[in-house]
Amino acid sequence: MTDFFQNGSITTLHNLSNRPLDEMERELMEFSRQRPMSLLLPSLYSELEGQALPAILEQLKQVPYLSEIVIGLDRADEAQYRDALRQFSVLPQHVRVLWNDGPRLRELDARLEERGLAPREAGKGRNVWYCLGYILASGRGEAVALHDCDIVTYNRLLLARLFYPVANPNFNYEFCKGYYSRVASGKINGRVCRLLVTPLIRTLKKIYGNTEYLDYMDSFRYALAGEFSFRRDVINDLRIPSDWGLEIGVLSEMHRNYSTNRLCQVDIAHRYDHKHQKVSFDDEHAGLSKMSIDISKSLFRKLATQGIVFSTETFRSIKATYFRIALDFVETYRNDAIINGLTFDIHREEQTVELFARNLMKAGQTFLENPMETPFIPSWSRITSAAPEFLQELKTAVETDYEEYGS
Ligand SMILES: O=C(O)[C@H](O)COP(=O)(O)O
Repeated sequence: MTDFFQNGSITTLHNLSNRPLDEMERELMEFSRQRPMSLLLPSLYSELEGQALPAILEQLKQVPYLSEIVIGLDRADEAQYRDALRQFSVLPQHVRVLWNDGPRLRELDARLEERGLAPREAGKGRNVWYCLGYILASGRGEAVALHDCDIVTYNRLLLARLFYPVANPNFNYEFCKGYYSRVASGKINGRVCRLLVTPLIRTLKKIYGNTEYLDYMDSFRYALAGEFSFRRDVINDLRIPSDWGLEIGVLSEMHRNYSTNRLCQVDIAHRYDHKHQKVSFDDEHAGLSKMSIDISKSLFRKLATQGIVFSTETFRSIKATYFRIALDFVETYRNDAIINGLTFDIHREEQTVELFARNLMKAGQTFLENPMETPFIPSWSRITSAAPEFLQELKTAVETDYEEYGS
């Protein structure tokens, strides 16, 4: 349980009472009559071989209020797709698996490519984008939620709390972001959120003032959470970045498309743990290092659309200001760890901050060299306007794959 403080410009829905799961699920059952619910799971085949996803499926089996579960499956050959269908068939809900590497979906992708409309990078953004298209085409869900498949602390309460704000017909929210405590195994995790996102937003506020956008971004208690929910109509005008800017990019899109009283965040878990990637000190194209570059670029691009002019000098002062602020945060986190009896590796934290500071310059340089380059995949309303038949074809391709390989 937490305090009830409201920070920033969006509503925060806290966990003030540890409400029992069965009570929440009963309510969600009621809501589902008016607002049927779709769950979207972006997944890699390799996640089915790990521990987290099979345990998530055990939990999902028991969820009574879902109209459909749409899984986007990446990096799977035919045998693996068949195996995935077999493993997901334990779910009693209406389940469809998008075989993104299969010939049917590849062919559809090639058709978009010819018209310059296809996602340019493979990855989670592309996977989520195709699943959203399928959810639009299927029309089964009115409220949609999405979560990662590497959560090792998953339970049904997390899902119920994630859906609730957009499923309750008495609430007026279009979009809801999940947040949680990323403390596990005796330490504070969430390295990119803690050491890059928050200090960078505070840096930009210090340099450019408390703009409405920066204030909004600073309101999110876990801006990088891969868990969010929204009403189906949000999908039409959403432009999804295909790189690691996905989570930040979606928040920026919500700011562009809706007023803040239609947006909220919800406490979904006391404890959250997932698969930890390496920082990747030697390779900027991998791990948290790549993530930090993509996220910084996405924030710079967004500020540029608001009239902020960048130069090498401004990026130098952003880097210097960030470095100071981030080191102050390291001390704050250290003290928070100590009072809570958690372990804390100051050297590792400061090394990570040094890397992120260098990466800010790299992100800035890339932005200056190519300011028009955006990783955004076109919105579904643009696709529908350019190719009115596409959504139906996507749905047919997914159904045909299911019939051909599912038996
Ligand atoms: O949310 C984050 O900051 C990144 O996903 C890294 O998270 P981790 O430090 O918990 O692995």
